[in-house]
Amino acid sequence: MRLEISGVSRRYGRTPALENVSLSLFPGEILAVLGDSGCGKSTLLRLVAGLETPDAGEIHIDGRRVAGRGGSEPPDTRGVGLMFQDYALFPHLTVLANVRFGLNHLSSRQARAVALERLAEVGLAGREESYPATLSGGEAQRVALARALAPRPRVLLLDEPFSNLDAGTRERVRADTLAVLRQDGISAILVTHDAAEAVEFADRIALMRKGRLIQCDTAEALYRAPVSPFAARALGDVVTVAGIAAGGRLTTPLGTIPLPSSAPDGAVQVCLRPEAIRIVRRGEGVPGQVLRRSFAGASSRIDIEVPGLDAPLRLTAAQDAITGDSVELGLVEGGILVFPESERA
Ligand SMILES: Nc1ncnc2c1ncn2[C@@H]1O[C@H](COP(=O)(O)OP(=O)(O)OP(=O)(O)O)[C@@H](O)[C@H]1O
Repeated sequence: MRLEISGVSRRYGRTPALENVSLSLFPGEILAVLGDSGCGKSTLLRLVAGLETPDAGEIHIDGRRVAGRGGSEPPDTRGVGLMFQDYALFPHLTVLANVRFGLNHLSSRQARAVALERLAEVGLAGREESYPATLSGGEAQRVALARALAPRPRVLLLDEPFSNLDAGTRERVRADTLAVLRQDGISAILVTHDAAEAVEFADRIALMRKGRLIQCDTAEALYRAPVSPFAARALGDVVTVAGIAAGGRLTTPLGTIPLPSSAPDGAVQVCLRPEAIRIVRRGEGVPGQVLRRSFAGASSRIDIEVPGLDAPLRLTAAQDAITGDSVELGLVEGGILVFPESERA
């Protein structure tokens, strides 16, 4: 299954929920759509599912136009499965009947066989006669997954399906869901506002902000080469400082280094990943003072005040600096991201 979203926009009254979004989903690929509340993630899924129509742009599934100029194909013929946060199981139906729900095109025997197979796949063999009210949150979400997968959708759309589960259950259900998708080669789009979940679940991440697609790439590429300070912050910690680029050198409150990427001379924003900042030997860096040190397992978390910075630097370091210590800091190659001063998103 290949999904192409081309230049899609959608407004609600005067609110632009999506603006000119283009994305591809390749066969068997899992894509996470990551962004804050209200950035248009669910709207994008609803457009792909056919629950809404775009104001502009087109959506193709396997080369067939399902939305855009010339009308829309209805949701039930798109081959798209849906799974939401509130698993929406029918309370008056058994687990088996819930999973059989979308299998009306099959004979009764076939539908039962497929539903049982899907329930076994999600680890719920033996629970087919239970009612939803007797299931735990994790079990209910597994039933919802079995139901969404039963008709063998070509693409599964997942709208924050794990967010109502407690931490341990969430990880298990997420891992099992991923295993089923991989095993069956089903393409999927996961909507989430949790960067760690996006990294763990998806092959690529589409980062959105205020209805716009900011960047779509692998987690590693987003971490190493974000297109903006916003994208840099979305995946991993950064400390942002002001800098000056001149003659191939970059001057920051934490020292002067060779300019790590091409940038025109002048004022720049510098986003520093934690690994770019080191405590160095005396006389080799800029001075700072340790404000606090807290336990972080094998290493320590150290907050350091540095003259010229708006906020303390937070480093995770193996060094045993103690509160009140004077230290010196320097920059090391890798994890130094330079953006024009005007860049905001
Ligand atoms: N049916 C609707 N009527 C009016 N405005 C809507 C409607 N659906 C969404 N919106 C608005 O469109 C924007 C995008 O909403 P959407 O639900 O797609 O965001 P989201 O990223 O999924 O948010 P969340 O993470 O909170 O679910 C928001 O400003 C929202 O208020």
